[in-house]
Amino acid sequence: MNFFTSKSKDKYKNSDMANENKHNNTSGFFPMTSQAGTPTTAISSSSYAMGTTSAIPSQHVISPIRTVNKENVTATTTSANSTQDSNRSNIGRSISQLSNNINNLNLVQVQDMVNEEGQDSEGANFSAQASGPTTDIPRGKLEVTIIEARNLLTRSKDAEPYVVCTFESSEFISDGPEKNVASNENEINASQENIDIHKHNPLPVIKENNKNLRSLYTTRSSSQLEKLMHDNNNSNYHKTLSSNNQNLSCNNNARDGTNPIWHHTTIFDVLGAHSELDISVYDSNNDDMFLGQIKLRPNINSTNFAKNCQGYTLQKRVLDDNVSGEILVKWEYRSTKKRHYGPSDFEVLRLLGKGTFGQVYQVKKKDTKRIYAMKVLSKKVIVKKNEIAHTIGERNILVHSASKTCPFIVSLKFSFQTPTDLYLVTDYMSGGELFWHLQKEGRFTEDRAKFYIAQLVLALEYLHDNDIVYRDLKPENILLDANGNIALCDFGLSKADLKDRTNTFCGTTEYLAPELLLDETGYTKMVDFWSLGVLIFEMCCGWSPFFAEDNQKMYQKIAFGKVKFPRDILSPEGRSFVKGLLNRNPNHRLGSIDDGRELRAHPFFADIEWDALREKKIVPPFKPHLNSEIDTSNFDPEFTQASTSYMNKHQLMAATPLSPAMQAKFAGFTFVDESALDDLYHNGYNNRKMLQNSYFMQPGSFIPGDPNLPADEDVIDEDDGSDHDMNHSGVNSPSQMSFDQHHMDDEFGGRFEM
Ligand SMILES: Nc1ncnc2c1ncn2[C@@H]1O[C@H](COP(=O)(O)OP(=O)(O)OP(=O)(O)O)[C@@H](O)[C@H]1O
Repeated sequence: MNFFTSKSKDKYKNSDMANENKHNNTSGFFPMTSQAGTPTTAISSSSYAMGTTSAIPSQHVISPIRTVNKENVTATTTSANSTQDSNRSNIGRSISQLSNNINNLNLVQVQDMVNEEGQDSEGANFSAQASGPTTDIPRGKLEVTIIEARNLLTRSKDAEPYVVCTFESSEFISDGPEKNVASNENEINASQENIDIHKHNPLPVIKENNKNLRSLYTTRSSSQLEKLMHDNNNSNYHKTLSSNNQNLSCNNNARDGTNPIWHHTTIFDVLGAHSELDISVYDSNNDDMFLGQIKLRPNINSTNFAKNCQGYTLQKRVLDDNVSGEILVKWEYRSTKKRHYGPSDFEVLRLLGKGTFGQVYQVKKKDTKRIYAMKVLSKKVIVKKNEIAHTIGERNILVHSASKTCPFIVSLKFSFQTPTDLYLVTDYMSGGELFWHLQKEGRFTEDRAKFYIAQLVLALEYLHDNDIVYRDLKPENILLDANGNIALCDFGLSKADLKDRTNTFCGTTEYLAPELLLDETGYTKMVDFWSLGVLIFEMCCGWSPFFAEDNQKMYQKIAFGKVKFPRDILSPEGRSFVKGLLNRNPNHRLGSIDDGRELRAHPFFADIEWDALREKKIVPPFKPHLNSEIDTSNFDPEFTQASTSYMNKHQLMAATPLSPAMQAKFAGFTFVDESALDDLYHNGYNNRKMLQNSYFMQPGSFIPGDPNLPADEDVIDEDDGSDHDMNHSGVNSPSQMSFDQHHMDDEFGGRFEM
């Protein structure tokens, strides 16, 4: 057992939206930008839907190095990370070097910005013209096939390379390589059917729509890449094929972990423009060792249909990475007209977690088979707990975060409602809660904690810059993606449009800032930085600095207790950083002058490259092990082993819809279009007025005292053992470690001045 055997307790969600939203803009919104990727929606009689998308900065575009364009067939060789790698040596790679690569590696792109007819599953016709934009923001499906790689730099021949493919923060985790590579002549002949040579172009064109495509790749040599390269230099069809035959057997023999064939296909929902496809290769047989990465941006703007098949040189993430080889990737985009989504578009797979108002399920979108997390909130429960405005606020913050593409906030993809429930569909974060990992490992190294905290600083800075206070920072609300980067979820307690102060008492006890308990004039966004201080202490030391079984004791500790640092756990910079955050005076707290920027400038982060971190180019210190994209092994089995028929039960229980008057209060949950934001503000305001009588714990009623007075050293005696009732744990128990004077070399009363 350790300290993290149970989740943080005593979350307070006290609605006082009237109190919180006396200011004119009660919307919970910050100003919209005109950036691509703004949310849109559609309404149906039974459910309402919207989609959001993430706009990626234009500097991410991968520039083809060389393009030969004839009659819509383009051949390029691309170094996928050439314009964006934080690793300056990669950025600095010259065009001539890359041209050399072309000659040396002979990677060939066969791209067809199609002038052909097609139809999507909804029956929409695709124009034969690649021009002819249908919408400003692409909406559709992007099918990606990871075909093969070669010359991977693996630790051993028994490598089991797999890929994590991310698009608009949705993740696909592939299986390992194919075991059997076809090698008989019939299949080779069959594959010949699938190869076409454009009459006016020396390059082979792959018939993308041909169902036999898979056999084409399977039966060609282990190196489809090599063949494409070869084909580039040989316009003769038969020569190409005979070359295939010649090489086949030897290449099949060479098919091992360093030259995997995958042919794994996935479909992403496209909800915005300029989105980047990130493909990272790992070895599941060698501790998920990183084997290389490419980033590319499918050219899906202003087109109904586009496709591409191309080989890329695998790239490093950082200078130290040892990476080699190439990867062959095919994608195909089709626009869709569908805008209406509802529960029936999703198949419930597993329960992931339960919250105050409903449940979060792992779901599969039926058309694309994409995996998402779907939060189902019961309207009845929300009404009963007077949480309508907070719930709408949560959705609004997610909508706008998605449109602004903050990388460390879970990305909302769809939201809709039925007469009984509200639904928020976000990208599934397969790495699970940070809480889960902390619980398993007891504590993290300072470097690992620093990585998570640094990403959190960027997320909080983004929220604060947009006048949002998060108010519920804790390991349960920090999720990991498949690569090990964090994503903040659960904005149920967040408040938007906070220009100055608010005084709603809410949060989770261990993480409550002292001014929230003590200061009757209210509190500011600085409460989030206090929670961040608690969090980093907890991550590094293995226990919460103010924990007590009893709430009142916990309040007292927060207000007046000393924080004791175990020896040798935190570096002097780390300790100074925690002290800066756990300053009881919010006006002197680290961040009070320049918010997140001030935190980022602290010596604790001296070795963090912020731009690279923001672009997720820093290698996460830990990669969650995952077997597939539906893997839920990083979630609590208490939930994941529960029957999902619970979902149906839940729906039955909640089957009686609310009265029309009550339903009207959820109008704000349905996002009609951007011009309707104003209406939403007004609806929200009315709702909040109706909530004026809701329960509210007056601030300052918890603990007597002035938050700006020095901590009273007598209130809590950390060493008398009486307040160690948090010790329901083992190895990292505070009674064994944290309060043993021999292991203490510092204590801190909270009056640290910057
Ligand atoms: N996008 C996601 N991917 C994976 N898991 C998720 C996702 N969103 C939520 N979860 C899981 O569901 C849990 C509950 O989610 P969330 O905190 O948003 O719900 P909640 O109802 O607001 O809970 P609470 O009342 O505790 O705040 C999370 O802690 C996490 O385990």
